[in-house]
Amino acid sequence: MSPSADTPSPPPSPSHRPKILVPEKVSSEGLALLRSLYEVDTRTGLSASDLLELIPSYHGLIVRSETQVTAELLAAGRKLRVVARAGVGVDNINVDAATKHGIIVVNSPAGNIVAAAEHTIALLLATARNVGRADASVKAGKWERSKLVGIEVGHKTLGIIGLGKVGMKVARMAIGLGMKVTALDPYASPEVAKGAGVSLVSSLAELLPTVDFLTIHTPLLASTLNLLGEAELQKMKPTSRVLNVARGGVYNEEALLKALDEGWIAGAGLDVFTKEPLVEGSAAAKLAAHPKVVATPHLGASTVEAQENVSMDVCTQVLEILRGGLPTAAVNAPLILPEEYRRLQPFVKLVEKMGSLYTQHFARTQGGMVGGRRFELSYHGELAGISNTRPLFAALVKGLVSSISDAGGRDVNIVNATLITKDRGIAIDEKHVRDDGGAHASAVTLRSFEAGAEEQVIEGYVSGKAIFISKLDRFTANFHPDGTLLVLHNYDEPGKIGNVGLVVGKHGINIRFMQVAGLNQEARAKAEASVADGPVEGEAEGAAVGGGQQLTKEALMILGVDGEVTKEVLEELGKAEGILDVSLVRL
Ligand SMILES: NC(=O)C1=CN([C@@H]2O[C@H](COP(=O)(O)OP(=O)(O)OC[C@H]3O[C@@H](n4cnc5c(N)ncnc54)[C@H](O)[C@@H]3O)[C@@H](O)[C@H]2O)C=CC1
Ligand SMILES: O=C(O)C(=O)COP(=O)(O)O
Repeated sequence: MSPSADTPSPPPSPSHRPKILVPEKVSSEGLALLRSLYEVDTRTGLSASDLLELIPSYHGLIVRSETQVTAELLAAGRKLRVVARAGVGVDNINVDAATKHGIIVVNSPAGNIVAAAEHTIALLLATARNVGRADASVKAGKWERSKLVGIEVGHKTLGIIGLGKVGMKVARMAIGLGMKVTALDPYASPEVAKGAGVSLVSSLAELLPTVDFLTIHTPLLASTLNLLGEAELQKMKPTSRVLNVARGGVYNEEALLKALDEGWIAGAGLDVFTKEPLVEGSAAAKLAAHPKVVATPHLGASTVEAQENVSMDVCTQVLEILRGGLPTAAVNAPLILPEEYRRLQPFVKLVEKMGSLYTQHFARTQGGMVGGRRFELSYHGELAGISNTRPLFAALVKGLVSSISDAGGRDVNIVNATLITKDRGIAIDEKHVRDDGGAHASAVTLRSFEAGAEEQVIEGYVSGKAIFISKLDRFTANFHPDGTLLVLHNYDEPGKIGNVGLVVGKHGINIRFMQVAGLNQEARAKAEASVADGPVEGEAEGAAVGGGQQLTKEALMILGVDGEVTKEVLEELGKAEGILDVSLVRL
């Protein structure tokens, strides 16, 4: 007899129970929840090849930061339905590969943030007061008081890069210690920061020379890897100290070693390294052994309380997913539901790319912030007739935050997009413009406004299934927003293209396509009018006329490139004659 609808199905027999593999130390509270329904195998100390061999028989995998969940492992996990990260950072999980195989990735976005913030404060005080060295010295039978004089943190300035969940907690704790806090985070809400007593700055150049302590709380992303290198560390005070409870690699480890050896900075408190555990002879190992460094072995989340929180958070989600329910913190939830897919998919892709282009182009070149900004997303032509634009709204939010969020924006979905905008103080107005869409059946315009500044515009359209950008700032363009792009704002004069070609060629970068986008009609008319009006009062005549003529010749050079575009390449391009600014955009 088959069970009736209201009779709960009996628990599966032990041999048929779904299996969950836990290759790291995860707190027993959450695992106990799972054990009633599933077979839970805790097996620490597995090598990558052991894991690869075991994974085919498992339905769930629960990890922390040590297990590398690679594309190969996910492909081998034929029965895998969920990978749970008992913590925040998912940089050890190939989320794209998981999505491709239909495997849900979940994490615990807030379970260990108090622990991480408190550990940051522990390292702050330990570096200020030489706690590590003093302890070692006493244990060695010495009594070295005069050698170990420290500094106070009260009234000193703490710089925070990344004012997210951990960063904000650190800020509040530091203010409690009597510190002044300055932060850099293009996505932070200026109002929330102000409310917490934190002043926001908009560039590293502004932040670095002013701080006595610097702490980083960004995820490890392409945009934050090597964020602090030699040039940046040289801008700091020689008495300053740096902290890292985020991820190894945000500070370039070789540069940090040099900064400590050559006295550009006075000390460091490090919890995380590029390769963990440390590899003998590596820069990370030299840093950990350095007398000016207090080092801990990735202990930020290692408190009893945090481990109970993250374990409960992720095990509850694994339980739900394996019995067909929904997770509360999916890192790769859908942006678009299957029934809307065919109609909206190209536009979802277009709007997401427009958001990402906005962040990477405008926020970088025009020193803009994204947090606290007002955007207008307008739909033209046939698209204006669509009433459910939630996927497009979510796609914009995803694009705007993709280069700064932990999961590269994959954690933004149609359910949480509005909440994310609220957290970041971002306002998005949607407008349905019932025009003919211009030259295209449907088009989308993204505008951003800020009092007293020029509005920033990106326009795009879809042709068949292909997506195009037709306007970027004041320039008319026509390119696929795809891959790595270099956007160079320049004076459109002979020789520019050759110079740029030489620089990229020298660095082994291949140019896939190149396009010169000229001023659009409105911008050209404005520039011509300013030339015709002659010099502005008080300006030297020659300079003003020359400047005006230059203005009408402004252009954007857009290069689609393959190969690694380093900071040095960007600096070299920025210095090339006639180049006004350069942005690197990865779409
Ligand atoms: N050592 C440890 O045991 C732990 C480390 N972590 C690390 O801390 C990181 C931060 O965690 P949460 O605060 O929860 O994440 P979050 O997502 O709440 O905050 C990250 C912040 O970084 C900002 N950001 C991104 N790119 C930036 C850039 N280029 N410049 C300035 N700001 C930028 C974002 O706008 C965001 O506000 C995690 O990604 C994880 O890697 C977290 C917990 C424990
Ligand atoms: O949650 C995070 O991002 C962490 O870095 C904590 O890592 P762990 O779980 O202690 O290996």
